[in-house]
Amino acid sequence: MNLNAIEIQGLRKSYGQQTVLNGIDLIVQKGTIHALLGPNGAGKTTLIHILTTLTDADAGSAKVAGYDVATEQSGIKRSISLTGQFAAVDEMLTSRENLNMIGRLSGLTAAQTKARTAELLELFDLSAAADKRVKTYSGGMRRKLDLAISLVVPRPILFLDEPTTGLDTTSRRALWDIIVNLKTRGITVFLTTQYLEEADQLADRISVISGGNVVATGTAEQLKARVGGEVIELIDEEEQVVMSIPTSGSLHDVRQTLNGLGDRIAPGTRVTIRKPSMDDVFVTLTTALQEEASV
Ligand SMILES: Nc1ncnc2c1ncn2[C@@H]1O[C@H](COP(=O)(O)OP(=O)(O)OP(=O)(O)O)[C@@H](O)[C@H]1O
Repeated sequence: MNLNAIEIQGLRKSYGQQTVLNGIDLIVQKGTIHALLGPNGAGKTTLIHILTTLTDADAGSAKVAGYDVATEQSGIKRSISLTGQFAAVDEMLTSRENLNMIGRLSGLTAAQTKARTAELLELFDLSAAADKRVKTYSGGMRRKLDLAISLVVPRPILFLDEPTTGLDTTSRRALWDIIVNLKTRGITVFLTTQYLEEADQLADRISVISGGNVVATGTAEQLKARVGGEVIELIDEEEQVVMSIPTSGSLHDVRQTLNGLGDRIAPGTRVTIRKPSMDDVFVTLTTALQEEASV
């Protein structure tokens, strides 16, 4: 039995002279939440488009739910749901009407559609607003509806392209709860995000994409361990972090690091030592890459 929901090998894609994906290798296990973390323009959407058969790759191979993206597209379409960065709902309809329409278009009977719509409205906490036109909804409510629409007919693999971009903290956390809930129902979730905290909170495994390559994959803890055991932080009198330096955390290393700074430390600076964050991971990995590129 294949335990992988997604298998990618040497995937490449260019637009004209611009290489966007430069040989991506990646495996996503069934029943997990996998985050693809990268800055603007890193190629996250391009990769999602290839995996969901919206765009062809130039080279390499990828399988989704065991189906080849190049030759078995109908198998993939039957196995996935996709929610994009921009909510694709009919604003003139209510959320109940939107969900009903998708249910009927997907081949559910009227009774099945009614039951599924009620279940999704409940799950997404949209029941109270179910009969209001979507154009009166907040961004967070629209995003929830967009996600609900992609789940009318549940499929084993859900692709979410930056699901919480532009949402406030409360809506973002509500969506995170829903995404985790989907995993408990056995759905594999592959999501892209620019938010380190989102990857940290949600994902079983995280792949960092930069410069067209996956520069690291692992659990949040494994990635943080790559930065070092601890981070020394220098904080100025205005409580601004002026420097973050990875360290093993041993007394010897901490002392050596601080001695090495010499008189670059302004009077009044405070020193704290903390565990690495995903921000540290990201900065460390992408800086290492830039340094390699400039050698
Ligand atoms: N159809 C296209 N034609 C030409 N260039 C494209 C096309 N689609 C994407 N690109 C370019 O490929 C690069 C990667 O874009 P992509 O949307 O995949 O990145 P992303 O990581 O999803 O970024 P964001 O976080 O901003 O959505 C960008 O420089 C973009 O301009």
